[in-house]
Amino acid sequence: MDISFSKMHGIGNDFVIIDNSVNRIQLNNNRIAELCDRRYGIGCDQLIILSAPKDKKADVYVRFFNPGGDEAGACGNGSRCVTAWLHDKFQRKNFTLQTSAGLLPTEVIDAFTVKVNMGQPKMNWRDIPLQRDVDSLYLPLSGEPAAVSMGNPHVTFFVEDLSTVDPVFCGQVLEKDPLFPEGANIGFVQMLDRQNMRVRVWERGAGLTLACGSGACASVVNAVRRGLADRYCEVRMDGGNLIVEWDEASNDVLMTGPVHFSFTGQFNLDHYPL
Ligand SMILES: N[C@@H](CCC[C@H](N)C(=O)O)C(=O)O
Repeated sequence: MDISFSKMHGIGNDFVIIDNSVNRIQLNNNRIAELCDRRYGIGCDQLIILSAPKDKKADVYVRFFNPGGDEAGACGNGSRCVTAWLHDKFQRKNFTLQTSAGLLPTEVIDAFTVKVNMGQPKMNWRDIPLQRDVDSLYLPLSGEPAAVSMGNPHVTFFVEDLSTVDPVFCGQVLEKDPLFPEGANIGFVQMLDRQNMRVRVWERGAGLTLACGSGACASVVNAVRRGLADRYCEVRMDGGNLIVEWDEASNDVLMTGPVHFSFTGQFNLDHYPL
């Protein structure tokens, strides 16, 4: 059976998007891993599966899978790409995505720019989740990082000079620290001034990516909580820049940035056995 897919990216964070209301593909960890593999499959940081929403207020139900097969509650860049995909199909500007982290309103600003409302950050240890009741603003780990959930768990290290940090070396160990029962995305942030920061993220289940949207949001939230940043920031990552605003009135985190269609294609499901 041939399955259609779209390949997209948001500042280098890349995705394979499959419309499962049409395809009805069954998934398990092996199949996800092979589809995401850059040599054996199509290749991407996350596989995104779209299907009919269960909530009437939503336009689509969106599930995000890391290359290892684990499902992630949130994916900021993926949500922006799905919005551009919907815009291409329905020629509308506003959508509501149903994700396991809740309903996310999104808006197409122009053909290459999408804004997503990532919802309210969660700082309580049970919500992130952390393994025990500790102060999420200063975790009891070397470097005292901060933690927050943007629908998925994020840990933020504030460093003086990002060029002295090896995110691969540190990230792969910290992702699995016992303090994070569901693992964590590990971000490293260098503040440039109160409205600009450099960020690199080791993504849980995916490794070092060129950009991480939820990681950008977590970086701004944690920087504001620490008194290091204003609520409106430009976040500079290896693949490009995002604008993140933590709205004071609603407590919602809004993220705006570029999206790109790379190509569409088909793969034969028989070559990817369950
Ligand atoms: N690339 C994403 C985050 C994807 C999920 C993450 N690896 C996790 O496991 O939580 C983004 O843009 O937010």
